[in-house]
Amino acid sequence: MTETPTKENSNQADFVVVANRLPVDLERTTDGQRRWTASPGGLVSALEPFLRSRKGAWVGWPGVPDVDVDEFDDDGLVLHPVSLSADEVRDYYEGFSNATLWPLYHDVVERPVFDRAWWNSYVKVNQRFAQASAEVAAPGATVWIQDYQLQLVPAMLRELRPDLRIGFFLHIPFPPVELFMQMPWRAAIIRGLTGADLVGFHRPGGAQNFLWLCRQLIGLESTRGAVGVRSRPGTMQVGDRTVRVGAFPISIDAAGLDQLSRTKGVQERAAQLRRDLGNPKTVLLGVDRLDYTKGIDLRLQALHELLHEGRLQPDDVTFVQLATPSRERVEHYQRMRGEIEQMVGRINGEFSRVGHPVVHYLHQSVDRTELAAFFTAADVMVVTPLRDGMNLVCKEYVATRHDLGGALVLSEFAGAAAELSSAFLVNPHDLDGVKDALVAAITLDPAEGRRRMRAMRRQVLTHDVDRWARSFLQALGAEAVD
Ligand SMILES: O=P(O)(O)OC[C@H]1O[C@H](O[C@H]2O[C@H](CO)[C@@H](O)[C@H](O)[C@H]2O)[C@H](O)[C@@H](O)[C@@H]1O
Ligand SMILES: O=c1ccn([C@@H]2O[C@H](COP(=O)(O)OP(=O)(O)O)[C@@H](O)[C@H]2O)c(=O)[nH]1
Repeated sequence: MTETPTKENSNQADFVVVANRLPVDLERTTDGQRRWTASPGGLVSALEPFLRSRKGAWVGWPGVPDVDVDEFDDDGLVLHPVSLSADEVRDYYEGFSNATLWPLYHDVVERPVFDRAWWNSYVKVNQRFAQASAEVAAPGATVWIQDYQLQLVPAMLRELRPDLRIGFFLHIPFPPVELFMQMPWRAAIIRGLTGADLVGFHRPGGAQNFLWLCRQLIGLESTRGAVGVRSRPGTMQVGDRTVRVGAFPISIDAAGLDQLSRTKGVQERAAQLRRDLGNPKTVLLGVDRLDYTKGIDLRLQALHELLHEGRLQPDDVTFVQLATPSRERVEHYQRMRGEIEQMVGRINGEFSRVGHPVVHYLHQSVDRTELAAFFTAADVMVVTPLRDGMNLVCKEYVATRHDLGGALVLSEFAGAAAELSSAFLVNPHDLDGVKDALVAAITLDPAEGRRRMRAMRRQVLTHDVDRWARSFLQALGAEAVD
């Protein structure tokens, strides 16, 4: 029998989040100084405000190779950096996480690379995260492991610390079983995940795929009934433990964003942005990490054809694309960036006038307040991923539109589509459908637009990130049911 450990040091925490990245990235400035900046992506935007309100600990990588940073307190949140060497960043992060798992889990829209050295690095780094988490967690603590980079950590951590309550949540889609079966290390990944007490996905389909794989690959007897949203989790017996498997769609700090968007500062900045864009009739907006799953190329192609066909007039529309730099050393990303920038150049070359580019392309990241101003300024938000776990950006857009203005064009293949059925839903592979939806959104009758936006706001404001986290932690047994 294993003994329950006693608290070794006062810095051990009762609630620990473990994610590939810390919520802040270490940056080396050109003058050799270091500074911390906000980390990119939806995982951090969603979890950071939640965890800050709980005074927990966060275990993660500081975002640059070969730095050893001591644990530190960031405004009440204790951060425990896990160091990665340059080779590990190449093999574990850029390689196995982002050139194997990422494309495999996103419908193989790019071909996944299966490389044994990358897998070995993934195993080694997952072991390091498990070790760090075991040191940080207080006896009997709840440890919540996040995302595809750390799928082996649940079983590794359970081995080190059987006293812990362990949850795992996958932020990206869990693929159809036929695709998952391509993975050479498929059984090891499934075994790694079953180390958790609760394995969570955005959508019931992901949970069901996982339950099937547990039966087929490692012979577990799992339930076969339909998994519900925040209800009817699947279960299976792993030794003497019952593992639960459920669907918990993530969300945003909707009330906070709603409040922010009502401030004078954001309203004035939004008006300024429209003036700076030359007061066009219609502002279209895209906001994404520069990732091939996001379908940025498709929306540019749709715009190009609509301008060509004369269905849109270059003097009437301005398209703003904010593209946050992402995974810049991975080949798929480098190729896609080149293609997108070529398309932007082509559209502007053919349709812009001096001082009035049709497409404004910003390869930059902006902060939350500036983003709220962009959302407020946009008549049509264009979100066209080929596949996306959730997509928080579309929910953020809805949360800022307290004026009930604006329209959302949204891919059916974003997790958010299941909740935002009043958007203009499109199949991003059907270019004519995307073009028609863009025109419909641009020419939308205002009363119909308000009806759609009201319905979407009701959903987003009542299903916020706090509800997501509470429903997951309640299912894990780490929080009382309200
Ligand atoms: O850490 P990076 O490699 O720079 O990537 C940023 C994050 O991208 C992914 O975000 C996902 O999580 C969102 C919140 O659940 C979800 O809305 C979105 O659909 C996903 O793509 C990734 O899953 C994170 O681990 C990364 O940190
Ligand atoms: O310039 C930017 C662009 C995006 N975001 C944030 O990045 C997150 C993107 O999350 P999403 O789920 O849409 O996609 P992911 O990048 O995680 O795949 C959202 O919270 C955005 O508000 C940001 O802070 N600044």
